[in-house]
Amino acid sequence: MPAVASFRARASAPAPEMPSFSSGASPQKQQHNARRKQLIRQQRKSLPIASVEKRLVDEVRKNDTLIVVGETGSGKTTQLPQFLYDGGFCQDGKVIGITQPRRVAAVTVAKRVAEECNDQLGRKVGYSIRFDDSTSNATRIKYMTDGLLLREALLDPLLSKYSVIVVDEAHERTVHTDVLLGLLKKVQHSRCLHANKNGKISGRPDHSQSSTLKACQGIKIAPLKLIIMSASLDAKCFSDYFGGAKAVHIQGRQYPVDTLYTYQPESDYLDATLVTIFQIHLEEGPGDILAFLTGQEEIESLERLIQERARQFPADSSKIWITPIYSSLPSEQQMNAFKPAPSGARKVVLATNIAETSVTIPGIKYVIDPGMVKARAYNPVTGMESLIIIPVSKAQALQRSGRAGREGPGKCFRLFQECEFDKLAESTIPEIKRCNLANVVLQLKALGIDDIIGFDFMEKPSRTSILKSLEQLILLGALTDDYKLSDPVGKQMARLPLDPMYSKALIVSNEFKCLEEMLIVVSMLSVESIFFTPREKLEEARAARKSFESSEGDHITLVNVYRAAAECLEKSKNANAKEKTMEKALNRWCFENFINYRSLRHARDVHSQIQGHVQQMGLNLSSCGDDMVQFRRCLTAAFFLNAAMRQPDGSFRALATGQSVQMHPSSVLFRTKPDCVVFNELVRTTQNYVKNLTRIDPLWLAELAPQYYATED
Ligand SMILES: Nc1ncnc2c1ncn2[C@@H]1O[C@H](COP(=O)(O)OP(=O)(O)OP(=O)(O)O)[C@@H](O)[C@H]1O
Repeated sequence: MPAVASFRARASAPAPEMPSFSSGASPQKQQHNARRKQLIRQQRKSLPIASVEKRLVDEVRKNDTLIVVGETGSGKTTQLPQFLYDGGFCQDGKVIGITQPRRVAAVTVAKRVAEECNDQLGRKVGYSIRFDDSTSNATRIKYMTDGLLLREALLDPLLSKYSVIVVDEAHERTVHTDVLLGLLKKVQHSRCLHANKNGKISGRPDHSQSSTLKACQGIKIAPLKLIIMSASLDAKCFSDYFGGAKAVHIQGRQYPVDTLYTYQPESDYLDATLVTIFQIHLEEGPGDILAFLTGQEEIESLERLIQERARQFPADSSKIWITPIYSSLPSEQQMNAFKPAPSGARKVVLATNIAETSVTIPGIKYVIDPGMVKARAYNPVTGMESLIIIPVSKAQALQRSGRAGREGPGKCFRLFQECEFDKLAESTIPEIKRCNLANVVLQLKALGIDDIIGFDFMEKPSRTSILKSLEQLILLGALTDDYKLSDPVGKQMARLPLDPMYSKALIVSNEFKCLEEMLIVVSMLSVESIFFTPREKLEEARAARKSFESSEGDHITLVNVYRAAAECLEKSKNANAKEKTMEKALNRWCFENFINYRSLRHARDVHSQIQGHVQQMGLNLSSCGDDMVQFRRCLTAAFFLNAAMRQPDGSFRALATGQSVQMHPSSVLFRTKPDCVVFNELVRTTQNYVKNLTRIDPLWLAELAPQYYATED
C-alpha cells in the first residue's frame, strides 16, 4: 500500500473578483496593472494549495517520486512549480519541467505563471511546444508538452538540465504520457546510479542505459525528482508503478460547482447543447459558457446553428460572442477563447477536449458537457486505427466541470441523466491500448531502447499490437529485419514529427521527384475538413468543388485546392498588397469556393513547418509537374499498407486486413468506384468508411511494394 498523506487546507479566504481589461490611457493602465498585481497576489494566497506549501516542498525533498492529487482549480499546475523554485530546486541553474498533454495548456499556464511571477514570458517562466519555443537560458520553470520532453530525451538522455519533472494531468494517459513515465523511471534510475558513484558506473547494472551513462561520465548530475499530478487519478495504480511512491492529497477547492443532470436521456446532444446555451443565455445571470463537443465539424455546425437561432432573438443576437477552440485551429485563433467578450456580450466557447484539463478560460461560469468524446480505437489484429465517438469517463466529466468555478462559483450542465453518470467508466482507457504503436516504437528505438516488449510500460500494450507495429515499421523500411533502426530511412522518419506512414511518404516522394506535391498532401491531410459544405447551400458547394476535382482521386484534388489558394495569394502579392490584405483576399476566396479558411491556414502552417524539416534533412523539393501517374505511383509506394480492392457488390476489401470497407461519400471517387485505391483514413460510424482515396493500378502494388505484395495477389 502506498503511504497516503491527507492534507487539509486551511479554510481559504474568498478570492477577490478579477477586473476585466480595458485599453485605457497610460496612467489608467498603470493603475490597472498595479491593481491586477495586487489581486493576483491575493488570489494566489486564497488557493487551497497555498496553506500546504511548506509541507509539499518538504515531501518533494524527502521523496524522489511523489504523487499529488488535488481538486481541479486548487492550484497544482500554477503554484507547485513556483513553490519548488522558491524552495531552492533551481539552484545551479537547474530547471523545473512541467509536462502537459496539450499545447494550449502549456502556453496559457506559462503565460499566467509568468504574470504571477511579475516577469516577462520567456525569462524565468517559459513554454516549449512543437514549433514554438518561448524559453531562454534564464528559464527555470518550463511548461511543455509531454511529446516535446520525449524529443528532448533524444538529445539529452539523462534530461540533465532538469532537477524536477512534473507530469501534470497524468490521468489522461495519452500515449506520450505513458511512454514518458516509463522513460522517466529509467532516467531516474540512471541518474541515481550516476549521482551515487559520482560518474563511475557500478551498483546494479542497467544494461539498457549503460551507453547513456557512459556518455555522461564525468558530468555532475543530481538525482531527478519526479512528481505525478492530477485531480482525478488512481493514486494507487501510479504508486505501485513507481515502487510504492508516496501520494499526497490536497483537500479543498476554491469555489463550488453546482452539477445538474437532465431528467430524460437526450437523443441529439448537439441540439440539446444548442437549447442549453440559449437557456443559460436567457435565464441565467452573467458569466461565459464553455460547451464541449467532439470535433471541428460539430463545432462549426453548432456555431452556425447558434448564429441562426440568435437571429430569431434580434435583441440578443449581438450579445453572444462565439469562439471555437480545437487542436487544428491556428494557435492565435485558439487564443481568442481566452480573451474577454466584447462589452455587454456573453462569450460562448465551443471546445473539444483540448480545453478539458489544466486550462483556466477567463470568464467561464457555465460548462455544458454532452458527455461524448472522439477517441482513437485500434484493432491490433487487423492493425487498423479509427476514430469513434464514445461516452466520456468519470475522470473526464470531472475535469470538464472543473473548468467552471475557477474565478467564482460555477454551474455544470451534464446533458445526460445522473444514473448514466454512475455507469461511466472511472477513467479513460490508456491511449497506448487503443492506438497503432508504430510511432511509439519508432520513438523508443530512436531513444536507444531496443527491447520494446520488455519496456517497463505502466500498462503494457498487447504483444500483438507491438508485433504488428514492428512488422509495419519493417515494411516501411524504418527498421531492419533484425529490428534495428535503419539508416538513413528509420533515422529520418524518427526526426519528422509525423505519423510514420506520412514520414515515409515524404521520403519516398524524394525518390519519385514529387516531394512538393507530397508535402502539400501531408499538410492537407494533417487538418480536418478542408471543404466547407453548409446544409443550405449543398448544390453551390458541390459546384464550387468541381473546379478542383481530379478524377484520379482526393489527394490530387487537395493539391489543386492548395495550389489555387497559393495562386490567389500570389495575385494579391503581385498587386503589392500588405499581409493583412492578402489574408483578407484569401479568406474571401475561401468563402467563394466553399473552402474552410481556418483549415487551409492551418495546412499552410503545417506545410511551412514540415518544409523546414525536410530541407534540413537535405531532401529535394522537386515537383512532378503534370505527371500525375508518377505521383499516383508514389502514393502507392507510400500508402501500400492502405490499399483496397473493389468487390462485386461495390464495397471494398482492405488488402492488409481483409476488412470490408465502404468508400466515404465525400470522396471524389464515390461515383466512379475504381477497381483499386489507396486511402488514408478509416472512420467508423455505422459502417467502416475509408476517406482520402486515390485510384491506382493494382499491378503497381507488387511492383512498388514487393516486400508486401506478390504478383499473384
Ligand atoms: N489564466 C488564468 N487566468 C485567471 N485565473 C487563473 C488563470 N490560471 C489559473 N488561474 C487561477 O488559478 C487557479 C488555480 O489554477 P491551476 O491551474 O493551478 O489549478 P489546478 O489545481 O492545476 O487545476 P486543474 O486540475 O484543473 O488543472 C484557478 O482556479 C484560477 O482561479
